[in-house]
Amino acid sequence: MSGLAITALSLSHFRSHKAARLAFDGRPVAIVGPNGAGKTNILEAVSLLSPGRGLRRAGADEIARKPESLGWKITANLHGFDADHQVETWAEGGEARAVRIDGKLATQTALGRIARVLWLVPAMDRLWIEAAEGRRRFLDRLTLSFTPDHAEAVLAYEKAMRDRNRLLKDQITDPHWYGALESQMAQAGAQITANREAALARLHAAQADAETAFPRADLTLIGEDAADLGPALADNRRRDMAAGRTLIGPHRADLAAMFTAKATPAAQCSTGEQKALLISLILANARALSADLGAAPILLLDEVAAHLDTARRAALYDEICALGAQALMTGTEANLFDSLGARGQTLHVSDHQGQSEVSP
Ligand SMILES: Nc1ncnc2c1ncn2[C@@H]1O[C@H](COP(=O)(O)OP(=O)(O)OP(=O)(O)O)[C@@H](O)[C@H]1O
Repeated sequence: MSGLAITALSLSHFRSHKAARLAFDGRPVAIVGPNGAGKTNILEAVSLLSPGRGLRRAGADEIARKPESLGWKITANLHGFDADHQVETWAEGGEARAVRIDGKLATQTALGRIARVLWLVPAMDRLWIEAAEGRRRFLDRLTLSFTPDHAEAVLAYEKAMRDRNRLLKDQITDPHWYGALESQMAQAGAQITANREAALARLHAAQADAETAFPRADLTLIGEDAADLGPALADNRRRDMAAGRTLIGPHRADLAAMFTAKATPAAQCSTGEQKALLISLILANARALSADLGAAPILLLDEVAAHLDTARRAALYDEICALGAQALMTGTEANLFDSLGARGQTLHVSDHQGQSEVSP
Protein backbone atom coordinates (compact mmCIF):
# COMPACT_ATOMS: atom_id res chain seq x y z
CA MET A 1 0.00 0.00 0.00
CA SER A 2 1.76 3.17 -1.14
CA GLY A 3 -0.74 5.83 -0.12
CA LEU A 4 -2.71 6.58 2.98
CA ALA A 5 -5.66 4.22 3.23
CA ILE A 6 -8.60 3.17 5.32
CA THR A 7 -8.48 -0.60 5.69
CA ALA A 8 -11.64 -1.05 7.76
CA LEU A 9 -14.55 1.22 8.57
CA SER A 10 -17.46 0.66 10.96
CA LEU A 11 -20.41 2.97 11.14
CA SER A 12 -22.83 2.89 14.02
CA HIS A 13 -26.05 4.89 13.87
CA PHE A 14 -24.40 7.15 11.33
CA ARG A 15 -27.14 8.74 9.18
CA SER A 16 -28.78 5.97 7.10
CA HIS A 17 -26.22 3.36 8.29
CA LYS A 18 -27.41 1.61 11.43
CA ALA A 19 -24.51 -0.81 11.67
CA ALA A 20 -22.15 -1.15 8.71
CA ARG A 21 -18.75 -2.83 8.45
CA LEU A 22 -16.71 -2.10 5.36
CA ALA A 23 -13.36 -3.60 4.37
CA PHE A 24 -10.94 -1.94 1.95
CA ASP A 25 -7.76 -3.20 0.36
CA GLY A 26 -6.11 0.12 -0.55
CA ARG A 27 -7.27 0.20 -4.19
CA PRO A 28 -9.59 3.01 -5.34
CA VAL A 29 -13.19 2.23 -4.36
CA ALA A 30 -16.26 2.54 -6.58
CA ILE A 31 -19.33 2.97 -4.38
CA VAL A 32 -22.36 2.13 -6.46
CA GLY A 33 -26.05 2.36 -5.66
CA PRO A 34 -29.29 4.18 -6.45
CA ASN A 35 -30.10 7.73 -5.33
CA GLY A 36 -30.54 8.03 -1.59
CA ALA A 37 -28.97 4.61 -0.88
CA GLY A 38 -26.36 6.03 1.50
CA LYS A 39 -23.24 6.40 -0.69
CA THR A 40 -22.40 10.00 0.20
CA ASN A 41 -22.96 9.13 3.85
CA ILE A 42 -19.98 6.74 3.62
CA LEU A 43 -17.81 9.50 2.15
CA GLU A 44 -18.98 11.86 4.87
CA ALA A 45 -17.93 9.34 7.52
CA VAL A 46 -14.43 9.16 6.02
CA SER A 47 -14.26 12.97 5.85
CA LEU A 48 -14.77 13.00 9.62
CA LEU A 49 -11.44 11.21 9.98
CA SER A 50 -9.98 14.66 9.29
CA PRO A 51 -10.38 17.84 11.40
CA GLY A 52 -13.57 19.89 11.09
CA ARG A 53 -17.21 19.21 10.35
CA GLY A 54 -16.73 16.93 7.36
CA LEU A 55 -17.86 17.26 3.78
CA ARG A 56 -21.42 18.32 4.59
CA ARG A 57 -20.33 20.66 7.40
CA ALA A 58 -23.05 19.07 9.49
CA GLY A 59 -23.55 19.50 13.21
CA ALA A 60 -22.86 16.42 15.35
CA ASP A 61 -26.57 15.92 16.17
CA GLU A 62 -27.68 16.16 12.52
CA ILE A 63 -25.61 13.07 11.75
CA ALA A 64 -27.13 10.81 14.41
CA ARG A 65 -29.39 8.21 12.84
CA LYS A 66 -33.06 9.15 12.97
CA PRO A 67 -35.51 8.38 14.46
CA GLU A 68 -33.37 6.96 17.30
CA SER A 69 -31.11 10.05 17.59
CA LEU A 70 -28.92 8.19 20.08
CA GLY A 71 -25.59 9.51 18.92
CA TRP A 72 -23.24 7.98 16.36
CA LYS A 73 -19.80 6.46 16.07
CA ILE A 74 -17.21 5.82 13.36
CA THR A 75 -14.31 3.43 13.88
CA ALA A 76 -11.57 3.13 11.27
CA ASN A 77 -8.32 1.32 10.80
CA LEU A 78 -6.07 3.76 9.05
CA HIS A 79 -2.83 3.05 7.24
CA GLY A 80 -1.10 6.36 8.08
CA PHE A 81 2.24 7.95 7.20
CA ASP A 82 4.28 6.29 9.88
CA ALA A 83 2.12 3.53 11.26
CA ASP A 84 -1.30 1.93 11.32
CA HIS A 85 -3.75 3.64 13.64
CA GLN A 86 -7.17 2.95 15.04
CA VAL A 87 -9.29 6.09 14.91
CA GLU A 88 -12.63 6.49 16.64
CA THR A 89 -14.86 9.54 16.44
CA TRP A 90 -18.32 9.89 17.88
CA ALA A 91 -20.87 12.26 19.39
CA GLU A 92 -23.71 11.65 21.80
CA GLY A 93 -26.18 13.55 23.91
CA GLY A 94 -25.84 16.86 22.06
CA GLU A 95 -22.11 17.07 22.83
CA ALA A 96 -19.38 18.05 20.36
CA ARG A 97 -17.69 15.22 18.50
CA ALA A 98 -14.86 13.46 20.26
CA VAL A 99 -11.82 11.72 18.81
CA ARG A 100 -9.71 8.83 20.04
CA ILE A 101 -6.52 7.73 18.30
CA ASP A 102 -5.08 4.35 19.32
CA GLY A 103 -7.27 4.32 22.39
CA LYS A 104 -6.31 7.80 23.63
CA LEU A 105 -8.48 10.90 23.52
CA ALA A 106 -7.08 13.28 20.90
CA THR A 107 -7.77 16.66 19.33
CA GLN A 108 -9.20 17.06 15.85
CA THR A 109 -5.94 18.73 14.80
CA ALA A 110 -4.17 15.45 15.63
CA LEU A 111 -6.30 13.78 12.95
CA GLY A 112 -4.75 16.16 10.42
CA ARG A 113 -1.28 15.00 11.39
CA ILE A 114 -1.78 11.26 10.97
CA ALA A 115 -3.57 11.40 7.62
CA ARG A 116 -4.88 13.69 4.89
CA VAL A 117 -8.34 13.50 3.38
CA LEU A 118 -9.34 15.70 0.41
CA TRP A 119 -12.79 15.88 -1.15
CA LEU A 120 -14.84 17.12 -4.02
CA VAL A 121 -18.63 17.24 -3.63
CA PRO A 122 -21.41 18.52 -5.90
CA ALA A 123 -22.02 21.51 -3.57
CA MET A 124 -18.60 22.80 -4.69
CA ASP A 125 -19.77 23.08 -8.32
CA ARG A 126 -20.84 26.66 -7.62
CA LEU A 127 -17.72 27.56 -5.69
CA TRP A 128 -16.48 30.18 -8.17
CA ILE A 129 -19.80 31.94 -8.59
CA GLU A 130 -21.05 32.01 -5.01
CA ALA A 131 -19.94 34.01 -1.97
CA ALA A 132 -16.29 34.38 -0.94
CA GLU A 133 -16.90 32.36 2.24
CA GLY A 134 -16.97 29.07 0.34
CA ARG A 135 -13.74 29.90 -1.48
CA ARG A 136 -12.06 30.87 1.79
CA ARG A 137 -13.11 27.54 3.27
CA PHE A 138 -11.76 25.74 0.20
CA LEU A 139 -8.49 27.67 0.49
CA ASP A 140 -8.15 26.91 4.18
CA ARG A 141 -8.77 23.18 3.70
CA LEU A 142 -6.14 23.19 0.98
CA THR A 143 -3.77 25.06 3.30
CA LEU A 144 -4.50 22.70 6.21
CA SER A 145 -3.62 19.75 4.02
CA PHE A 146 -0.08 21.13 3.68
CA THR A 147 0.17 22.73 7.13
CA PRO A 148 -1.96 21.04 9.82
CA ASP A 149 -0.88 23.79 12.28
CA HIS A 150 -2.78 26.31 10.15
CA ALA A 151 -5.79 25.38 12.31
CA GLU A 152 -4.07 26.81 15.36
CA ALA A 153 -3.31 30.15 13.67
CA VAL A 154 -6.94 30.37 12.54
CA LEU A 155 -8.23 29.62 16.05
CA ALA A 156 -5.88 32.21 17.63
CA TYR A 157 -6.93 34.83 15.09
CA GLU A 158 -10.63 34.13 15.54
CA LYS A 159 -10.41 34.25 19.31
CA ALA A 160 -8.66 37.65 19.30
CA MET A 161 -11.15 38.92 16.72
CA ARG A 162 -14.15 37.78 18.81
CA ASP A 163 -12.74 39.70 21.78
CA ARG A 164 -12.13 42.78 19.61
CA ASN A 165 -15.64 42.56 18.16
CA ARG A 166 -17.01 42.53 21.69
CA LEU A 167 -15.19 45.80 22.44
CA LEU A 168 -16.55 47.29 19.22
CA LYS A 169 -20.10 46.27 20.10
CA ASP A 170 -19.72 47.73 23.59
CA GLN A 171 -18.56 51.01 21.96
CA ILE A 172 -15.27 50.95 23.89
CA THR A 173 -12.97 53.68 22.53
CA ASP A 174 -10.00 53.44 24.92
CA PRO A 175 -7.06 52.35 22.69
CA HIS A 176 -5.48 50.37 25.57
CA TRP A 177 -8.13 47.70 25.25
CA TYR A 178 -7.43 47.21 21.55
CA GLY A 179 -3.63 47.18 21.33
CA ALA A 180 -2.89 43.65 22.55
CA LEU A 181 -5.80 42.08 20.64
CA GLU A 182 -4.86 43.82 17.41
CA SER A 183 -1.26 42.72 17.70
CA GLN A 184 -2.40 39.13 18.32
CA MET A 185 -4.62 39.39 15.23
CA ALA A 186 -1.73 40.83 13.22
CA GLN A 187 0.61 38.05 14.29
CA ALA A 188 -1.83 35.20 13.68
CA GLY A 189 -3.08 36.95 10.52
CA ALA A 190 0.43 37.12 9.07
CA GLN A 191 0.83 33.38 9.76
CA ILE A 192 -2.53 32.61 8.10
CA THR A 193 -1.61 34.59 4.99
CA ALA A 194 1.88 33.06 4.82
CA ASN A 195 0.39 29.53 5.12
CA ARG A 196 -2.19 30.27 2.42
CA GLU A 197 0.43 31.74 0.06
CA ALA A 198 2.74 28.77 0.61
CA ALA A 199 -0.10 26.34 -0.18
CA LEU A 200 -0.94 28.18 -3.40
CA ALA A 201 2.73 28.21 -4.44
CA ARG A 202 2.93 24.45 -3.79
CA LEU A 203 -0.20 23.90 -5.85
CA HIS A 204 1.09 25.94 -8.77
CA ALA A 205 4.36 24.04 -8.78
CA ALA A 206 2.46 20.73 -8.77
CA GLN A 207 0.40 21.87 -11.74
CA ALA A 208 3.41 23.12 -13.70
CA ASP A 209 5.27 19.81 -13.36
CA ALA A 210 2.44 17.53 -14.31
CA GLU A 211 1.14 15.77 -17.35
CA THR A 212 -2.58 15.76 -16.79
CA ALA A 213 -5.76 15.62 -18.80
CA PHE A 214 -7.30 18.34 -16.64
CA PRO A 215 -6.97 22.07 -17.26
CA ARG A 216 -4.58 24.18 -15.28
CA ALA A 217 -5.98 26.79 -12.90
CA ASP A 218 -4.13 29.78 -11.55
CA LEU A 219 -5.20 30.80 -8.08
CA THR A 220 -4.55 34.19 -6.52
CA LEU A 221 -5.16 35.24 -2.96
CA ILE A 222 -7.05 38.53 -2.74
CA GLY A 223 -7.02 40.45 0.52
CA GLU A 224 -5.36 43.04 2.72
CA ASP A 225 -1.62 43.25 2.93
CA ALA A 226 -0.98 41.09 6.00
CA ALA A 227 2.22 42.95 6.87
CA ASP A 228 0.24 46.08 7.79
CA LEU A 229 -2.67 44.49 9.59
CA GLY A 230 -1.87 45.87 13.08
CA PRO A 231 -1.81 49.57 12.08
CA ALA A 232 -4.65 49.02 9.61
CA LEU A 233 -6.88 47.63 12.39
CA ALA A 234 -6.04 50.62 14.61
CA ASP A 235 -6.92 53.00 11.76
CA ASN A 236 -10.14 51.16 11.09
CA ARG A 237 -11.62 51.13 14.62
CA ARG A 238 -14.16 53.87 13.97
CA ARG A 239 -15.50 52.20 10.82
CA ASP A 240 -15.50 48.77 12.52
CA MET A 241 -17.38 50.22 15.50
CA ALA A 242 -20.09 51.55 13.18
CA ALA A 243 -20.36 48.08 11.61
CA GLY A 244 -20.15 46.28 14.96
CA ARG A 245 -17.46 43.91 13.67
CA THR A 246 -13.99 43.76 12.13
CA LEU A 247 -14.15 44.56 8.42
CA ILE A 248 -10.55 43.93 7.39
CA GLY A 249 -8.15 41.01 7.77
CA PRO A 250 -7.59 37.48 6.46
CA HIS A 251 -11.12 36.47 7.50
CA ARG A 252 -12.27 38.63 4.58
CA ALA A 253 -9.79 37.28 2.00
CA ASP A 254 -10.96 35.79 -1.29
CA LEU A 255 -9.53 33.46 -3.86
CA ALA A 256 -9.53 34.27 -7.59
CA ALA A 257 -9.22 31.44 -10.12
CA MET A 258 -8.28 31.66 -13.74
CA PHE A 259 -8.64 28.96 -16.42
CA THR A 260 -5.04 29.39 -17.58
CA ALA A 261 -5.25 28.11 -21.16
CA LYS A 262 -8.18 30.39 -21.93
CA ALA A 263 -7.15 33.31 -19.72
CA THR A 264 -10.73 33.32 -18.45
CA PRO A 265 -11.86 33.78 -14.84
CA ALA A 266 -13.33 30.53 -13.49
CA ALA A 267 -16.66 32.23 -12.79
CA GLN A 268 -17.08 32.81 -16.53
CA CYS A 269 -16.26 29.23 -17.52
CA SER A 270 -18.89 26.63 -18.43
CA THR A 271 -20.24 24.32 -15.73
CA GLY A 272 -18.19 21.45 -17.14
CA GLU A 273 -15.04 23.57 -17.28
CA GLN A 274 -15.52 24.68 -13.67
CA LYS A 275 -15.85 21.04 -12.60
CA ALA A 276 -12.71 20.15 -14.56
CA LEU A 277 -10.83 22.98 -12.80
CA LEU A 278 -11.82 21.64 -9.40
CA ILE A 279 -10.75 18.10 -10.32
CA SER A 280 -7.49 19.53 -11.61
CA LEU A 281 -6.90 21.36 -8.32
CA ILE A 282 -7.67 18.37 -6.13
CA LEU A 283 -5.35 16.17 -8.20
CA ALA A 284 -2.58 18.81 -8.00
CA ASN A 285 -3.12 19.03 -4.25
CA ALA A 286 -2.83 15.24 -4.03
CA ARG A 287 0.35 15.14 -6.17
CA ALA A 288 1.97 17.87 -4.08
CA LEU A 289 1.14 16.09 -0.82
CA SER A 290 2.35 12.80 -2.19
CA ALA A 291 5.68 14.41 -3.20
CA ASP A 292 6.06 16.21 0.15
CA LEU A 293 4.93 13.46 2.49
CA GLY A 294 5.71 10.30 0.57
CA ALA A 295 2.11 9.09 0.53
CA ALA A 296 -0.92 10.15 -1.49
CA PRO A 297 -3.91 11.49 0.47
CA ILE A 298 -7.28 9.74 0.67
CA LEU A 299 -9.60 11.27 -1.94
CA LEU A 300 -13.40 11.48 -1.67
CA LEU A 301 -15.00 12.17 -5.04
CA ASP A 302 -18.77 12.40 -4.78
CA GLU A 303 -20.64 12.07 -8.08
CA VAL A 304 -17.61 13.11 -10.08
CA ALA A 305 -17.61 10.24 -12.60
CA ALA A 306 -21.10 11.02 -13.88
CA HIS A 307 -20.06 14.50 -14.98
CA LEU A 308 -17.13 13.46 -17.14
CA ASP A 309 -17.12 12.10 -20.68
CA THR A 310 -15.67 8.62 -21.21
CA ALA A 311 -12.16 9.83 -22.08
CA ARG A 312 -11.90 12.22 -19.14
CA ARG A 313 -13.25 9.55 -16.80
CA ALA A 314 -10.57 7.11 -17.94
CA ALA A 315 -7.94 9.85 -17.53
CA LEU A 316 -9.14 10.53 -13.98
CA TYR A 317 -8.83 6.84 -13.02
CA ASP A 318 -5.39 6.65 -14.64
CA GLU A 319 -4.20 9.67 -12.64
CA ILE A 320 -5.63 8.28 -9.38
CA CYS A 321 -3.93 4.93 -9.98
CA ALA A 322 -0.64 6.63 -10.92
CA LEU A 323 -0.81 8.51 -7.62
CA GLY A 324 -1.51 5.31 -5.72
CA ALA A 325 -4.34 7.13 -3.96
CA GLN A 326 -7.24 5.45 -2.23
CA ALA A 327 -10.02 7.40 -3.90
CA LEU A 328 -13.56 6.65 -2.75
CA MET A 329 -15.89 7.52 -5.62
CA THR A 330 -19.67 7.36 -5.81
CA GLY A 331 -21.88 6.71 -8.82
CA THR A 332 -25.40 5.50 -9.50
CA GLU A 333 -24.34 3.02 -12.23
CA ALA A 334 -21.59 0.40 -12.15
CA ASN A 335 -20.62 1.10 -15.77
CA LEU A 336 -19.30 4.55 -14.76
CA PHE A 337 -16.34 2.64 -13.34
CA ASP A 338 -15.74 0.30 -16.29
CA SER A 339 -12.41 1.89 -17.21
CA LEU A 340 -11.19 1.54 -13.62
CA GLY A 341 -11.64 -2.20 -14.00
CA ALA A 342 -9.67 -4.51 -11.72
CA ARG A 343 -7.54 -1.60 -10.53
CA GLY A 344 -10.40 -0.76 -8.16
CA GLN A 345 -12.74 -2.48 -5.73
CA THR A 346 -16.52 -2.07 -5.75
CA LEU A 347 -19.01 -1.64 -2.93
CA HIS A 348 -22.75 -1.81 -3.54
CA VAL A 349 -25.03 0.26 -1.35
CA SER A 350 -28.79 -0.22 -1.19
CA ASP A 351 -31.65 1.04 0.88
CA HIS A 352 -33.78 -1.40 2.88
CA GLN A 353 -36.69 0.40 4.50
CA GLY A 354 -34.67 3.43 5.44
CA GLN A 355 -31.58 1.48 6.40
CA SER A 356 -28.49 1.34 4.19
CA GLU A 357 -26.90 -2.01 3.41
CA VAL A 358 -23.40 -2.34 2.01
CA SER A 359 -22.11 -5.41 0.18
CA PRO A 360 -19.02 -6.15 -1.95
N1 LIG B 1 -29.54 11.50 10.37
C1 LIG B 1 -30.09 10.64 9.50
N2 LIG B 1 -30.78 9.55 9.93
C2 LIG B 1 -31.31 8.67 9.04
N3 LIG B 1 -31.22 8.81 7.72
C3 LIG B 1 -30.55 9.87 7.23
C4 LIG B 1 -29.95 10.84 8.10
N4 LIG B 1 -29.35 11.78 7.33
C5 LIG B 1 -29.58 11.41 6.05
N5 LIG B 1 -30.29 10.27 5.98
C6 LIG B 1 -30.75 9.56 4.78
O1 LIG B 1 -29.66 9.16 4.01
C7 LIG B 1 -30.07 9.11 2.65
C8 LIG B 1 -29.11 9.86 1.75
O2 LIG B 1 -27.95 9.21 1.75
P1 LIG B 1 -26.79 9.70 0.77
O3 LIG B 1 -26.76 11.17 0.65
O4 LIG B 1 -25.60 8.98 1.21
O5 LIG B 1 -27.35 9.13 -0.60
P2 LIG B 1 -26.58 8.81 -1.93
O6 LIG B 1 -26.52 7.33 -2.07
O7 LIG B 1 -25.31 9.54 -1.98
O8 LIG B 1 -27.61 9.39 -2.98
P3 LIG B 1 -27.49 10.28 -4.29
O9 LIG B 1 -27.08 9.34 -5.38
O10 LIG B 1 -28.88 10.74 -4.48
O11 LIG B 1 -26.53 11.37 -4.01
C9 LIG B 1 -31.39 9.81 2.54
O12 LIG B 1 -32.37 8.85 2.30
C10 LIG B 1 -31.54 10.47 3.87
O13 LIG B 1 -32.88 10.54 4.26
